[in-house]
Amino acid sequence: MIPLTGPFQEALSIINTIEDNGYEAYFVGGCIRDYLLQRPIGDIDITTSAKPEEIQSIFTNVIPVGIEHGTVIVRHNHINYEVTTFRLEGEYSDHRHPDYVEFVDKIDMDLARRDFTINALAMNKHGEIIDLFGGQQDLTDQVIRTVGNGHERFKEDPLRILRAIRFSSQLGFTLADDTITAIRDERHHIQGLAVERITVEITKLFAGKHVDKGLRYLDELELSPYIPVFKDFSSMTSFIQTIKPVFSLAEIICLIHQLQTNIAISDIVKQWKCSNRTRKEALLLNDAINYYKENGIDNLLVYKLLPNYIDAFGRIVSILFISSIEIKQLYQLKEQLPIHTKNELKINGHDILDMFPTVKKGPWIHELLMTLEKLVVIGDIPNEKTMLKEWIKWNPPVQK
Ligand SMILES: Nc1ccn([C@@H]2O[C@H](COP(=O)(O)OP(=O)(O)OP(=O)(O)O)[C@@H](O)[C@H]2O)c(=O)n1
Repeated sequence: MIPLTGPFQEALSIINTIEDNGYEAYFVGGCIRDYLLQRPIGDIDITTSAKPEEIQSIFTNVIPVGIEHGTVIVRHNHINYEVTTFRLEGEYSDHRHPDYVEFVDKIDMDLARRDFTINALAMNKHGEIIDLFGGQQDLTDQVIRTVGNGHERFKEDPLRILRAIRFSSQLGFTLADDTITAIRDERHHIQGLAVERITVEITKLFAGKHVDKGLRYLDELELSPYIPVFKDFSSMTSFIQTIKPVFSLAEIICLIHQLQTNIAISDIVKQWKCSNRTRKEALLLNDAINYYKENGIDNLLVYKLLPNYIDAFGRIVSILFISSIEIKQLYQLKEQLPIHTKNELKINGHDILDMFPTVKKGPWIHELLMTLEKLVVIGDIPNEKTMLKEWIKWNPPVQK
């Protein structure tokens, strides 16, 4: 029994309310796993004997996100709780942990339908853990093992194959032998998955602390042929040897392109159905890497690198060029720049127009400002109005 604290304490009133209405309710899944591992807890999921409509009638603030899958979101104190009706369909009797004689409750059946023992954990309102499949032991042993028959679990949802790899990357855990066999046998089903679901797992895989371990499994279990982009990526082995943790999806996209230039960034983005934001980030990083290849580190490079891209840039450089650059030095250089944005330039379009009252407005003003911006950044002209005007006088715009 563990004392309910923090987010579980917050969520307790949801469990109480469901129980007061005559249903069973438990905390379940990843939140218990992370709690026992003393990792930060993500979303709190609740499993219950109540049907979605019944939850809708009990609570006022309910979002019907996936009624067909038995899931609704209950909003309480500005926090979302995913409340799912017990998964009861299908056979389950061969999944029992040897220590358990009988399935007594429906929660047992629900747990039997879950992916891995470390996720098939529930907790009641008293903080008592329900662990029918040795999940706590597997947490201690750092093992990822399917609940019962792996072939069945992976056929039910082949995404679980990628989830296994992703958990190994996040937690550094080892895959159980049976689970490995089942992955080898069922891996072709990955092809049928919606790309968006695959991309979510890939993103989490690369952000894992033990990404090298996850990728080694991906390689050893020969999963790449079933994953968009990876199936065309021949540098996977060298990629794995050099990869470091905390890679964002945009970094990975940039890195894959840099390692194998015949895979275009736009192609990766399309195949993985990435967001516009990820595409923009990947292109920006790629521009910075290309600039670095030509010019090394200079003021213009750090000026163009937005502060939140500096670390990412450093990680990519250290992989592509072996020699690692001092991230601290990049930050210092950035701080010492004469200007940090265009707006800090001590001259603007109006000032320029005033200098040339007879010249027609046009794109030349923007071009001139860009030239001045660059000259100030590299330190060729001080950022002072008189000096900037002086420069313009000597280099007047050419009238077309
Ligand atoms: N394909 C899946 C997805 C999820 N689950 C179960 O549903 C729970 C919640 O799933 P999800 O929120 O996707 O994952 P978490 O395990 O909570 O991990 P994280 O939030 O870190 O993604 C899992 O713990 C697992 O018990 C499952 O059995 N099969």
